[in-house]
Amino acid sequence: MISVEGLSKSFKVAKRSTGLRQAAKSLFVRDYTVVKAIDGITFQIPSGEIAGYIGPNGAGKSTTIKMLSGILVPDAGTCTIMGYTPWKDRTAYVKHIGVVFGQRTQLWWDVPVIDSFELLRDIYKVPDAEFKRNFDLLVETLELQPIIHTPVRQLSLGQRMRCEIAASLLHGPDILFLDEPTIGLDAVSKIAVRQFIKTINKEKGVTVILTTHDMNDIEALADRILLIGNGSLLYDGTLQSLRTRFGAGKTITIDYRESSDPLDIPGTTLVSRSAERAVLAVDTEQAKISDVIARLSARVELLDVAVESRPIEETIVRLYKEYRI
Ligand SMILES: Nc1ncnc2c1ncn2[C@@H]1O[C@H](COP(=O)(O)OP(=O)(O)OP(=O)(O)O)[C@@H](O)[C@H]1O
Repeated sequence: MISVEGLSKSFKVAKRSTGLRQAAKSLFVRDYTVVKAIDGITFQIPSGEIAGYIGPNGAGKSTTIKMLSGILVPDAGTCTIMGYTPWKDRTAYVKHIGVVFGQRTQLWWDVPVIDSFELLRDIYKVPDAEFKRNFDLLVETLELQPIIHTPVRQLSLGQRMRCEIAASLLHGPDILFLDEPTIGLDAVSKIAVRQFIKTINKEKGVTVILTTHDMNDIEALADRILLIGNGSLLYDGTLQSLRTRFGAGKTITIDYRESSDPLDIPGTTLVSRSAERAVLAVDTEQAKISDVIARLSARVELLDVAVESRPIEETIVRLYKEYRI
């Protein structure tokens, strides 16, 4: 459905001169540096997938999303999405896509949310019956009723993001580009937005390309991860295979009756320890969780045990380190 081949984009940035003399000179002779934002990336995304597009700050994620949504024209390479070249067939293409840039709004600032939605209906020429169906569903599932008549500038960030997501879906697109959709949201709103993305993907088959720095978004949503660094695609695979590659691991937290007996169990590393609580990192390729717990209970009187997967952040940090990005 989405096929990207050798996509590249550079920006020419004017060098800033310091000092009055240099500034005056730069009015006549401009000096430029070239920033290679994207340097020949290739990937395919099948219909119905949720792909997490991740990478550190300045890696080129937003630039890619802008090219894929037809806002920016690349310097080289091809991109075919549902048979369209985004930046060439924009008028026909935009009917099939929804875009949310967490940092920007697509809503009109001073007018009530509902007026923005109606304007979008007219821009996208959405038939009345289809608009009503989508509108009712979005208002209900994103709980927009209490804020639908409020001007956008009076909304909180979380309220505005829910409206942004609704706005991007009013015309019933097949593909949704989400650039940091949960940025700045509180925990409840984050979970609501994630749940909603999951639902439209499962129930409506909407393909989702998601960029985010929140690894919980990735863990909750992405079938697949595309890692970008210094403009190149560095990793393309599932979160599971990434975890396996960097060592499967769990963390055990135990509470016990006060003790100072040693807790050196083979296959584990002691992360922290106090008189009544210890945290151990377990390499699950070397030790079985049940064995570790059995050995621990032989050393101390266990009061509580919690076993968790290692945080996804840890895996991603290792990945960034491996690629030196
Ligand atoms: N309009 C522009 N003019 C000049 N340089 C740009 C422009 N847009 C992006 N860049 C540069 O291109 C590179 C990639 O930027 P981009 O915004 O795509 O990164 P990103 O991965 O989305 O970063 P972040 O996670 O910080 O949002 C950066 O070095 C950035 O400074």
